[in-house]
This record gives sequence, C-alpha cells and structure tokens, in this order.
Amino acid sequence: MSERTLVLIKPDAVRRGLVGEVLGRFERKGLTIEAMNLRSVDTALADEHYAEHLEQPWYPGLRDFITSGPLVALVLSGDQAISVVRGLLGATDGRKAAAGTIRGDYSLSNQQNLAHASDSPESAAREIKIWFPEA
Ligand SMILES: Nc1ncnc2c1ncn2[C@@H]1O[C@H](COP(=O)(O)OP(=O)(O)OP(=O)(O)O)[C@@H](O)[C@H]1O
Repeated sequence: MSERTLVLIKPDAVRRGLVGEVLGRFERKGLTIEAMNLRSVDTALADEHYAEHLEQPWYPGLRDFITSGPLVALVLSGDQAISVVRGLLGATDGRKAAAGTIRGDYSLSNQQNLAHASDSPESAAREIKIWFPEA
C-alpha cells in the first residue's frame, strides 16, 4: 500500500555534504519526493517534532544539534514507504547500524545520525502536518 513518510536530512548531513548521497539512495530505491525544502529549525519547532523525547536527559543536546544549522525536510511516498525508509536508514546508533544502511555507512554517533524518518502511520501524519502544514 502506498504510504507517505516524513524525512529530515539532519544538519550533520548538510554540513558534511551528504544531502545528495542520502537523497540519491531514496530516489534509487524508487521512492517519490512529494515535497522538500531546506530550512532552519527554531527550538519551538524542535520541541514539537521531538515531543516524545522532551524529558530525556539527552534531549537538550539533541535540540542544540537539530537547531545548529539548516536541514532538509521532505515527504517521500511509495509502497510501504514508512518501513522501507527506516530500513534504508538502519539502526538509530550509527555505530551499531548495519553496513549498507545510510547510518551504517556514514555515521559514528547515536545523535548525529544523518536522518530522521517517521516510525508509524500515526507519526507520519503528525510529522507531515508539522513540517508541511499546507500538504
Ligand atoms: N542516547 C541518545 N543520545 C543522544 N541522542 C539520542 C539518543 N537516543 C536517540 N537520540 C537522538 O534522538 C533521535 C530520536 O531517537 P529515537 O529513539 O526516536 O530514534 P530513531 O527513531 O531511530 O530516530 P529518528 O526518530 O530520528 O528517526 C535519534 O535519531 C537521535 O538523533
């Protein structure tokens, strides 16, 4: 079934010049880019997106990171896009993510892990509304 998912190519990927590499993997997989923009994130937007993590001891560090420079927000669509994109990203911690995944190939961190992707239809709907209210 075709699904939409919200992806953030995080500030570490932008700084490292890996936007094209990450986007290319999504495109070559066959996913469709439905919407995309490069934007800065303020703390209010960071807190809304990461609402479920606000109480975590590591959240202040994550907020500093996600607001540290521009990121690329996009909506991808395709058959089972939510789980397919999570599979392409690999495990949250880049040190543990399997080789061949985006995080496994390019990240050595559990925070600066290149990209975010929605983890369920409910979070995709919530997150698409946050980042692309017009969509
Ligand atoms: N222990 C931690 N220390 C620092 N940052 C963390 C830690 N755990 C998670 N994070 C950061 O919070 C984000 C969200 O964590 P979550 O557990 O939801 O992982 P995820 O679902 O794989 O990642 P995402 O939601 O970004 O796709 C991670 O992508 C990472 O940037």
